[in-house]
Order: sequence, then structure tokens, then C-alpha cells
Amino acid sequence: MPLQKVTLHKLKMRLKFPFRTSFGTIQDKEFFIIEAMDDKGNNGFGESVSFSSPWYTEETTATNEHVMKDFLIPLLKGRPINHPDDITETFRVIRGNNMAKAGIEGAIWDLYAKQRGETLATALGGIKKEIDVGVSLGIQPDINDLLADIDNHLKQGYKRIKLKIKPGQDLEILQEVRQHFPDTPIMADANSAYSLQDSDHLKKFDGLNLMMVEQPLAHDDRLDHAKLQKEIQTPICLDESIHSYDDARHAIELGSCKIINVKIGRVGGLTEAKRIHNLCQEKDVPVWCGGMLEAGVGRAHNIALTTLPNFTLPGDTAGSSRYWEKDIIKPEVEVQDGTITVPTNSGIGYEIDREALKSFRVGCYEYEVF
Ligand SMILES: O=C(O)CCC(=O)C1=CC=C[C@@H](O)[C@@H]1C(=O)O
Ligand SMILES: [Mg+2]
Repeated sequence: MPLQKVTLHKLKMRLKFPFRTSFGTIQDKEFFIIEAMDDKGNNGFGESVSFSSPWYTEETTATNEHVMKDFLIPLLKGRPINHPDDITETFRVIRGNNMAKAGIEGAIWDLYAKQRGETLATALGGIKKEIDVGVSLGIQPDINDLLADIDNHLKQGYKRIKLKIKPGQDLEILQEVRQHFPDTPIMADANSAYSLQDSDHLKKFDGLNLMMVEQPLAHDDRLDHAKLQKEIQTPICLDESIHSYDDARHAIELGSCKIINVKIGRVGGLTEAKRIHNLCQEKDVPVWCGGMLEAGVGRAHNIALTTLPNFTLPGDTAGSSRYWEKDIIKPEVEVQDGTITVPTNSGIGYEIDREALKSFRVGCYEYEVF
């Protein structure tokens, strides 16, 4: 597939709300939109999803910039690409830095789908015409605000509620929420805030009928999660611990989890995300698509990935207006009754709003790669 030029658009956007997790609060996002161009006027887009601080993984916006400019883009120069799957191999010589890799790989996948005149969902082997989605709500100091927030999102039709928890802000809150919403699909995400010594405490979650508890233990652990899963009935879902197909394989073999959250950036791109999906499908492990508070391009990639058949649980891909006063795509992502209709235009299926892109841009770097 022809590839002529790669442009890095560095954007700064402010979320409508501060998002609080066990590791910190995020409101301002600086990230890259990666544009891959051929010589026929096709443009593919990807998004680098890391944050400015290395809280969730070790990557940051600054490391993404360094690795893309100094290592990944030079690897593309003069190298023929037959299929976007080749990019994973090309980038394998660079260790880690999965979010930097995924941003570029995503742009090349979108370009590939556009060159073929098909949707990114179809190019990936997706089959769904619409996808079910849930919403992830940050830690809130006031329980009444949280209950009102849940109610508001349920009224909008979201299919499940994810609540962020941390020690001291967990069991009682979840109990209160369960009392108010006895039948709502609810899950909790701890972002690695507990250790195996908290097993007895985490066991108390068993009475709450949670869909799952996400990443209770260390970000780089699979062994202790396997021990914990034997102690508790609530299904464990792994997020931070899964960076690759092999991580997923090890977790499944060890019994570290019963569900996997697939994030394209965390696993290094769509090709690896698809491999993990296929493995999980084979092993009867349901998956769902996690979110990184993305702008429209990353959101569109999540939608395309979620059309694969083993994405059987609602993901975190809420509508654009939950996050942004103005998104960078046209139309914006809309959620109706908890579902998103998968776009039918080629590639990611949404147009880039060039004016919006420019208004958020704080840097722009162009590279010839043919
Ligand atoms: O709405 C979204 O995009 C999902 C937000 C969300 O839950 C997360 C975003 C970023 C880092 C984490 O705290 C987290 C997660 O762990 O899944
Ligand atoms: Mg998580």
C-alpha cells in the first residue's frame, strides 16, 4: 500500500470535567493526531492516547513525541507496506512504547481501509452494525452527586456503569449505589489500588453482584491476580496488566482474570488488539473495549474494533459530548439508547473537522516517508 507522508498534529484539549481515578485527576489532554497520506489524496488518521503524566502506563505525550519522531517514523522511510499488519513487525525492534506505535499504526489502518474503499470495521473483520456502550464515572467526593450522575447516564441509555474506586472510597459507596440501582449492570475499576493483603476486603464485594472488578492489583501483575481470583467470586477484568497477545495468553493460562479490557493504545495497535480478541474468543473469555478519554479519532477506532464478535460486553466508548464541548470529527460520536451506530463511510467513517483540529493545535510536524 502506498504511503507518502506522515504528519503529527499535536493538540491540546480540555475535558468538560476533571476525571478522578485512584492514581490522580485528568482534565487537560495533550496528545497527537497522526495523519498518514498517500499520493492519491487519501488520508488516514490515528490518535496517540497517552496522558501527560505516566500514571496509567509509563508513556507520556512527551515520550510519544520522542519515540514517534526519532524512532518509529524513520522506520517507515522507504519500507514497502503490504498490509497494516506489517507495521507491528516493523516496530517490533523498538521495545514498549505501545501508545506511540498504536497512533501511527492506527493512521495506516485507516489509510488502508480508505484506499480499499471499505470501512475500518470491515477491514478488521468486524461484523456488528451497532455497538452497545457503557460509561466510566470518575471518583466523586459527594455520594449524592455520584447517584445523580449515574441516574443521568442511565436515563441516556448507557448499558452499564463503571465506577472508579480506591481504598476508603469503595465498599460503602458501591453498597449505596447498589441499593439505589438494584438491577443496573455495575462494575468497579481500581486502577491497581489494592494488594493481595486486601483479599478479605475485596471478598466483601461478592455480595454486590458486580459485573466485574477491573485491575484491583498491581499494574504489572498477573500472578497475584490469579491468587485473588481464586478467593473472590466477582470476575476480575485485567486492564493495565495486558500489553500484548502473550500477556493475555499468560493471564488466561494462570486464571488471573475472567474478562479482558482491550485498549488499542495499551497493546500497541489494532493488529495486536485483534489477535487478543481472537485468542479470547477461542478461550471463551469475553472482552470489551476500554477508553482513554479519547478525542474523535481514537473514539472512531474503538468503535471499529468493537464490531468484532467477541466484544460482547459494553465498552467505555461514550459519546463525544460527554467529554468535549467540541470534538475534532464530523459528525461527532452519538450514543442513542446506549448504542452507537457504526458509520458506513470508508475508513474510520467520520470526517476530520479541519477547523476544529487547527483550533486545538499547538504543534505540527511533517515527514516524507516514501
Ligand atoms: O471514558 C473513557 O474513555 C474511559 C475512562 C477510563 O476509565 C480510564 C481512562 C484512563 C485511565 C484510566 O483511569 C481508565 C481506565 O483504567 O480504564
Ligand atoms: Mg481501567
